[in-house]
Amino acid sequence: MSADKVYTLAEVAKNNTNKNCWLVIHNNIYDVTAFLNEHPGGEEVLIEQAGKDATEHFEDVGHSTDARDMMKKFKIGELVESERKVVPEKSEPVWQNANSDSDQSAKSWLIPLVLGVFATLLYTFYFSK
Ligand code: HEM
Repeated sequence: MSADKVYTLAEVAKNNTNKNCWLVIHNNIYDVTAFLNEHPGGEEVLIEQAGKDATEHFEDVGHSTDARDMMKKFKIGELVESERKVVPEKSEPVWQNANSDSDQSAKSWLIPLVLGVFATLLYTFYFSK
């Protein structure tokens, strides 16, 4: 395997058809020609990005870790250092939501608790005589 081969964006750009479909994702080069008709998201979206940097599109979909494992098979090289850029992964929105949810629920049971104590005190002083 020639996994460490280095390509420029101009070289990648030549492989922009459904017979020869390369993508740049996170500065790695993938030859997804054989994967086109197996891609769960359809071949059109891949062909649309053929020969280009598809990192942002790939991340916008929020691909699973399965998908990220799967793509290793199609890696054929890396982008030349001078043309690399960093795009953060967006794979774990579920965790972020879970964290902020639990933060909120920690506070949201405090309010009824305080109200409950207050109501009990009120009742004790005004109604129980
Ligand atoms: C080698 C690169 C890629 C691999 C291995 C891959 C793999 C997959 C897999 C396994 C899924 C099923 C859902 C999941 O497991 O996340 C999926 C869904 C999808 N992918 Fe990709 N994908 C690749 C690149 C791309 C790119 C570059 C785009 C956009 C331009 C894209 C767009 C989509 C869309 C729209 C879906 C459907 C999401 C849905 O139905 O909810 N994929 N892909």
